[in-house]
Amino acid sequence: MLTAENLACLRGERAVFANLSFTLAPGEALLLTGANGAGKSTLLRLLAGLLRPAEGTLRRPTPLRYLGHDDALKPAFTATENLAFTARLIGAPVTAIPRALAALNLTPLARLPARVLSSGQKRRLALARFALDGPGAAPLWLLDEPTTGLDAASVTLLGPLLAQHRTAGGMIIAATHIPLPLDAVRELAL
Ligand SMILES: Nc1ncnc2c1ncn2[C@@H]1O[C@H](COP(=O)(O)OP(=O)(O)OP(=O)(O)O)[C@@H](O)[C@H]1O
Repeated sequence: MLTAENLACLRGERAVFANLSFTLAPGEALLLTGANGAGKSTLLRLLAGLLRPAEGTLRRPTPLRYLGHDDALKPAFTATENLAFTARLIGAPVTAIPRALAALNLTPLARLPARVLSSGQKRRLALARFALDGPGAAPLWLLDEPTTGLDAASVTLLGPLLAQHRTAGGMIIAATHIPLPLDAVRELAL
């Protein structure tokens, strides 16, 4: 269970949001929506533990996985090596790498250095990290505009990955400007 009570966050001394409360139960998904600058990325960073709330309390499950705007890939590493790096960090087996590549339709690109991938391919590689440990292994996924740069077919590919995570009891909080392939999703308008 994730519980946020009366959260407030300041950035540069300005209140981005205040009195923000919500809960999320296992298997649930929450979309953060709102205009540019509304505070979606700020809330995700706060939930990820990268920012501290100025007020309020937050209880969230761990471990969690966070994808920001930046793909955070190592440009000289191949797609496989990038996933191997993450697998070591999170304790996933190397045998999960081919499955993660396949989940985002990256198998033909496995040996290319990340620097030569297109922006949509880089985003898919960043998302492939979420397929490294089994669905639900990290209970909370925080996704900041996960579909940026993705073509329609790639957005569709995300559907099963997100659904399997929720079926296994995982939770998803995603900031987005476009509809995501998620069923029965709640919305938090900022
Ligand atoms: N480091 C910072 N210092 C000062 N203000 C900041 C800082 N980072 C963000 N802000 C401000 O906080 C507000 C919320 O920004 P945030 O990135 O969370 O918005 P967002 O809803 O994710 O927007 P977008 O849809 O454009 O991605 C904005 O007004 C932004 O200018």
